[in-house]
Amino acid sequence: MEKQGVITLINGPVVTARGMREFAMHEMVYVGDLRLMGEIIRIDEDEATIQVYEDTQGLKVAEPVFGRGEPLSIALGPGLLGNIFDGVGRPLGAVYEKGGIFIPRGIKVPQIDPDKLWELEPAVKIGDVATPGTVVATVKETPLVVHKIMVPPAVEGEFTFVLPKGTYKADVVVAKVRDNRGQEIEITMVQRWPVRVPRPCREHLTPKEPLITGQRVIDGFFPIAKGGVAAIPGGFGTGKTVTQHQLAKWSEATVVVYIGCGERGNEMTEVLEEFPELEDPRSGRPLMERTILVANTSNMPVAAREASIYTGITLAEYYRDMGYDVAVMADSTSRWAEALREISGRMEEIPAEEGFPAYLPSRLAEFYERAGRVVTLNGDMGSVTIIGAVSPPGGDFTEPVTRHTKRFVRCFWALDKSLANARHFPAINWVDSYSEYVGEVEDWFSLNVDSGWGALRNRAKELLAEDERIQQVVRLVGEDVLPDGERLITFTAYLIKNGYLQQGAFGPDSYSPPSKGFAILSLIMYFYDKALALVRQGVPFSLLRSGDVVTNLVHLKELSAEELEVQLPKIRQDLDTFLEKTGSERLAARGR
Ligand SMILES: Nc1ncnc2c1ncn2[C@@H]1O[C@H](COP(=O)(O)OP(=O)(O)OP(=O)(O)O)[C@@H](O)[C@H]1O
Repeated sequence: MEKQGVITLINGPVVTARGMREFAMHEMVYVGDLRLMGEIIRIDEDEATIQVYEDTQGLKVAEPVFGRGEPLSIALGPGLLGNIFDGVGRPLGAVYEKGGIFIPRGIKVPQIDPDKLWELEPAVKIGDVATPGTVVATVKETPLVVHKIMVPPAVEGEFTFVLPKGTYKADVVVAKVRDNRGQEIEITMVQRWPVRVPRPCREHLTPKEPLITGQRVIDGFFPIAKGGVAAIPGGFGTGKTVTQHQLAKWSEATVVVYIGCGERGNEMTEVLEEFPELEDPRSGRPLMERTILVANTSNMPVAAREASIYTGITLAEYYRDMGYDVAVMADSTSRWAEALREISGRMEEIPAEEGFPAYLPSRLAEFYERAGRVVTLNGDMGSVTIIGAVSPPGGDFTEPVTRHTKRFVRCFWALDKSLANARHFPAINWVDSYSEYVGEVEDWFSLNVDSGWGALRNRAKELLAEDERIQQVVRLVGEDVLPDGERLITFTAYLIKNGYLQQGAFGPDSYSPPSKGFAILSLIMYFYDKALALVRQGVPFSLLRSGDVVTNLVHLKELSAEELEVQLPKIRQDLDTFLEKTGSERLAARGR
């Protein structure tokens, strides 16, 4: 008989039930006559506390609670890409078809479309050894991604049956494995996985390769490695969402999982409307063919928001296990932390800083720790990179979510209100931001872009720091008193800020390959070195900055990478000619 408890208290999304002795911590349950989805989050002898993933209005004391015998889990198989799920993994398209525009409570829809047909290509034969992660067969999930049907983590043995090539539905038995106890285990295209448990891998590797994002300030100044973790904190309207979209569009990941977590409904609508329209820049195909959206807006039940990041990261790990590089964007982890706070408050737990539960840091750590570059169970290489947006109230980076996030991420792209107000986008502050991956990815840049990549980056950053110091003086006494050497620094810093770091998301400069960024920055620094030599010889800086070829350095970014490559020798030559001519005329005039 189905095990059953009874509701004794309802407090918003948190429900208490009795008669729960046989239930397990984190077990999924159906709550009430409507069979709402819930999860046990505390168990104390006979009494359990349940967070309910659906609206509890109308739920009554004394209604039953049924067990499902498994923790919060999702189905993993072909058909995930291009789909939009809610926080607990229900596909919103199928929910809409079955229940209409508002998600009806208690609705049950399969995560993986049971009727869709897939072209299956077997990859093993009878008698082959089956170990966790062995690729049994493949299906072309979308024109961009081959989906690998893998032996689930706990299964090991020998294949006794393999389905021949053909067109099948997802629930067909693709293969059978006889384990060492002689038991036969059926493998279908779908496997289930508990979302709060990280999927296993063979080995964690040091991240070494950058995840190219096409954003100069990131790739050039604060790079993230494949398998790395980054946070984008920023106050209201500083560009968190646009930056996340840019990363989803342009970053060199095979699969992107975008978790819209607790943002306002209209913002998520923008994502839902915009993403299906977007084109994958590399293939020209719809971006959705390599994207999964997890949408849990602020008007959807708060407990499902808490679950949404685990759903998202599990989806990402599953594609990592196929040997792909996966990027996870979570927007915003602050709204997720607020969900945690609300549930904790309703459970009457003792609050810590600003009402957040004391376990906020450990939950944040658990999430970010699921990133990484790994050797998968079948010996392939895959990675999950996590980029979490943080929205600190009032842009205050000392509040708990930002502060604790900072402990667990290695890249911090601090968005700056004053840069955003000045329409300098991306508004990533070059003084407060950092990347701890610079050392690890430098070899890659040296090999694939230019051996001078690291030195150039450091010099440009030093120059900006020097400019920062000079600006403080300027604020006190004005620009007029600056010696020419310092004027040259502030002018070069202006070129770096406006001609290199600034990059519009909505124009042709939206994606900038590392080679383009390197070319721009090296030309700017080339100008600086030449001009500095002349200034030291007494050539007035005002003459040096007057040439068109100098002022045009700020517009180099408007050229495409290919145009820039073609025009670079000519620009450099024009720059040389102008500087040499200006210098020699001036020095000759002084000598007369
Ligand atoms: N890289 C960019 N290029 C051009 N414009 C940008 C860029 N980044 C941000 N913007 C501008 O800033 C506006 C606000 O950005 P966005 O909505 O991403 O901010 P947000 O931090 O997510 O805001 P909220 O706090 O409301 O979630 C955008 O509508 C856009 O006009």
